[in-house]
Amino acid sequence: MTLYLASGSPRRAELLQQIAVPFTVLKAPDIDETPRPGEAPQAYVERMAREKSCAGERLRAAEGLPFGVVLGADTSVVFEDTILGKPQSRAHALEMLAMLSGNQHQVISALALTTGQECRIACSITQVQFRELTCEQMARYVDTGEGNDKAGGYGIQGLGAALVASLTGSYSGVVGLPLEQTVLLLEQAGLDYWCID
Ligand SMILES: Cc1cn([C@H]2C[C@H](O)[C@@H](COP(=O)(O)OP(=O)(O)OP(=O)(O)O)O2)c(=O)[nH]c1=O
Repeated sequence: MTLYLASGSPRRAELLQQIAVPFTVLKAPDIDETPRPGEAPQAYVERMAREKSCAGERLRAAEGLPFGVVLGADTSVVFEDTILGKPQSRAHALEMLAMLSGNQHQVISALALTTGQECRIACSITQVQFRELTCEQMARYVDTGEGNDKAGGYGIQGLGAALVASLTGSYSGVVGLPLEQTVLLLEQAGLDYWCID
């Protein structure tokens, strides 16, 4: 059965490649990513993953591609119950780093796998402790542009690693696709390619 990745994120494609699962990338799903009033962060991230997966399934059908399973994912940085998405401007990026500096936050990543009528969801929550950063360090990091397309305005897989003091949870989850849960969901769907030699 074909696995489709409904994502425009190059990180998600690289992480799937890491576990040697063959897949086809669908165009990035175009969905409204506005949180609902009062929506809890985990519920929001899971809803986003489900909507991306469902949008991917509709796209697959519309393009006449063979039936398969469609994987969608979403990642948000959460600080004190506030969802931090991607920075909208330089000032916003600096504001987010100032919130994260010296503090602990959560990175929530959800996965949704749509098979026909069924949609399975999995979620990973990682605690990330940031170092205490000076204003100059934050400005220098923001000016690299690395965090522009990333939740919370940083990328742990790049120079952003220098901002992090410690992490408890899933490194791949922080990067955008928790491989621990991905493997389980794929196995449940009968896609356990990784163990075939
Ligand atoms: C915290 C963090 C996030 N990110 C990325 C993962 C996600 O790609 C992005 C969060 O935005 P998302 O909306 O989850 O994903 P996306 O818009 O990049 O891709 P798509 O919706 O098409 O699947 O932030 C990192 O790459 N490194 C990090 O350390």
